[in-house]
Amino acid sequence: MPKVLIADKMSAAATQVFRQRGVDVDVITGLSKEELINIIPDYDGLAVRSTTRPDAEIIAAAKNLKVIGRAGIGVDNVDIKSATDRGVVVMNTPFGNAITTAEHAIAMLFSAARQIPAASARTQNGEWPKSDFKGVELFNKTLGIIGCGNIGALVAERALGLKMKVIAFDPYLTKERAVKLGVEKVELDALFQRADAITLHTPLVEGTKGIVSRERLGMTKKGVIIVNCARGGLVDEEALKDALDAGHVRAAALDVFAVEPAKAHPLFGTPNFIATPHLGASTLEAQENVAVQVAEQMADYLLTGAVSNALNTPSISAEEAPRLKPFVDLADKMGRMTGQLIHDPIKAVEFTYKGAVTDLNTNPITAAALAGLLKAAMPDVNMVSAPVLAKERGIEIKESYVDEAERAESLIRLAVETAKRKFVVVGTIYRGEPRIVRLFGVPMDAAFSPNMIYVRNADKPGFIGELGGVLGRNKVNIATFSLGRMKKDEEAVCLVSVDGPVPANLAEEIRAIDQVKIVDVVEM
Ligand SMILES: NC(=O)C1=CN([C@@H]2O[C@H](COP(=O)(O)OP(=O)(O)OC[C@H]3O[C@@H](n4cnc5c(N)ncnc54)[C@H](O)[C@@H]3O)[C@@H](O)[C@H]2O)C=CC1
Ligand SMILES: O=C(O)C(=O)COP(=O)(O)O
Repeated sequence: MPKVLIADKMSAAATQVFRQRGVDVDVITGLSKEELINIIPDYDGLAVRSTTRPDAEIIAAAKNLKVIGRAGIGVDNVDIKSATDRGVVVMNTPFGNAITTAEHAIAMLFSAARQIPAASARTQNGEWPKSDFKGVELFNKTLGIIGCGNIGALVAERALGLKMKVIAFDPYLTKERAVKLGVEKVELDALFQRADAITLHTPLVEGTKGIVSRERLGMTKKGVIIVNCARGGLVDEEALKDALDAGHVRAAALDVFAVEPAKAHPLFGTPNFIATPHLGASTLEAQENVAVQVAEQMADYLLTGAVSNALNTPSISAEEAPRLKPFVDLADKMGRMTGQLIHDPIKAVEFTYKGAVTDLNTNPITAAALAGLLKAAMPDVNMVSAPVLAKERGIEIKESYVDEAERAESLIRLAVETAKRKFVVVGTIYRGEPRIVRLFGVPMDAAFSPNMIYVRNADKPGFIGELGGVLGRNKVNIATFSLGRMKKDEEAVCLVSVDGPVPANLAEEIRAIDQVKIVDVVEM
């Protein structure tokens, strides 16, 4: 039974879903990094929010880890590169807390416009400070949205409902989508110049780091309101403090900080400054949504191989997963066999899919074959890491599709090119079993078995007898024997499955047979 660790506070619904689905689950929150490193080898899955930060060291220690699930949107706390390199799927729940976060941004906007937290605190302090608080209306004001994705669009909808004018900067926002949302797409500087209030809804990436900079704050209208419910590093906090102190920025409301938890901060205590402790996603509804969703996605992956909302591997639906499985197994075996036959760096890999398999999503099949292929050199590679590792090694990957099958329902042709030669294997599924139907152009019908010997020999009489003699003397029993040749009197290809591991010296003895050119031992 797969085992998952929930390492951050999460709705109990996650635990329930895991257990109902047959996944063992431990909930241990508040672990130090060292404590997590000590226990993580026991787990197949790790479920987190934003507190736990699975970095390269934690992921390296996680020998059995297959999936990290983020019950929420932002995955900046997860080292996705390390996870990918180690074949760990990283998934998030991209919609479950979006409405809640948009509502928090609107709440922060009103709080800033009317100074509700300070007014509340002083009223409860017995001051009745009625004349100290004069707010501004949001009606007819211009809201500048930086990042108009899921949450930005939800904020836009709500702001339009408040009869605000909405302008948005987002390099990936199309004109059509802007029209549909009812927002005006503008350039970044124009947004800073025109907005009465600015709200941020981008991830923290190179292009957005410090996007609310000192220089851009200088472009804003006097009296602007700044709201950040996205990520801390988007705002230059020092410049914001100066602009608040100078009275240029009317009010600022931050839910997120460059360093969290922010327990002491130069902005704390600044007049017209509002802070919440990263509460954007913290509602009953959102937490239930993301907990259920992350547990379902992780359980699906661990139990069936279905992948949804992964950031580092293609999606596989629950319906597709069982249909893909035999082809993924076939591709893995074809890749692993070929990987043991080539002894030079791979330059290019070409996949041709024929027949019924072309109706399926072939990305996972390609990824499985690549993983198999790279396994001889990189034992830890898997379907998640293989495409990235292949790309990093400059391996060119091509895929093509032919609608009709040649001689079986579905065929997969894998052609691997090295500096010296091209290796071609064609496989199929026959009665649910993976089979090799062609090897280096030679037709055959061979099953994959745990121990195989591959021989390339001159097509001359006497070879089979000699080979049988060598195997017999070494007490190696032949299970199946497949032999074929390209042309009479030229080269032949022979694939022998044997019972049990091949003795160390056997390849040498076979190589000594007159007709033999190449011998490789293949283990599956
Ligand atoms: N405070 C909280 O508790 C929560 C914070 N968040 C954060 O909110 C942010 C947005 O989330 P979603 O809307 O779901 O993400 P999303 O991916 O749907 O939208 C992000 C948008 O930012 C845009 N973008 C990327 N680079 C940009 C740039 N250089 N300038 C302007 N726009 C750029 C993208 O095109 C995209 O449309 C994320 O960082 C997420 O972590 C999400 C949920 C809760
Ligand atoms: O979903 C997100 O991106 C969030 O920032 C929410 O963070 P949290 O799960 O509340 O720690």
